[in-house]
Amino acid sequence: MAAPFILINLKSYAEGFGYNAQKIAQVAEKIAHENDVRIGIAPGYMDIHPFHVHYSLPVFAQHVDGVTPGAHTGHIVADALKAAGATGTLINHSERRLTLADIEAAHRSARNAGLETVICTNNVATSGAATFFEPDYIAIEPPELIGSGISVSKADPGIIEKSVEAVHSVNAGVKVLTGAGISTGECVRTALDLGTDGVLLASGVVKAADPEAVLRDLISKI
Ligand SMILES: O=C[C@H](O)COP(=O)(O)O
Repeated sequence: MAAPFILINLKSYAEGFGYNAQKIAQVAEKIAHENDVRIGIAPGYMDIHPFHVHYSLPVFAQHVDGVTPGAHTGHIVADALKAAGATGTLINHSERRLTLADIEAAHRSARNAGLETVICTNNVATSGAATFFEPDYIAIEPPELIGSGISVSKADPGIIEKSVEAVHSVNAGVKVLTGAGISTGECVRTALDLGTDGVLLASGVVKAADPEAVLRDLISKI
């Protein structure tokens, strides 16, 4: 099995900007190099290029629009993300929801630009449906648990198991991430035991007083 993937979304938290964001990227890079784990980071758009230049981590955008380069204003274009150094993108995060048609277009743009794709979903049905687009990952995140500090691994393991089933019944090659309230090594262990390939998390790391300690704990039971 490939190394588990820990994807840290910095969202728009104040703690995820500037110097703090760099500290998180630095410790993430160090921990990924020392261990058999893949750690990626999804900073604000303005940090994509600097992170690409300074760190050897996979750098994800938090969103991409389903447009091709041309006369669009204020859009996030997949080719521009790629040119800035992004290696992948989230699509349809709960805090940046899209219609089904928009998900398809965003996914197609990201793929055409050569970006790795993580489509976020809110329940079992959408997990199965989004798998038809053949993303690299589906990230299942019950919205009510996002940012709650209550781990989906503990609060709703059923949704993880059923999502893995739904995704793999459509395409066994699509990997699954567990998201919402993940903050400890135990949450990660449970997510892996339930058949997923890693976790998508934010507040547990970004808002922590000591992000390095949290990251070390997160990977401690892999
Ligand atoms: O993108 C990350 C997810 O929305 C999870 O956020 P959280 O770890 O703060 O619950």
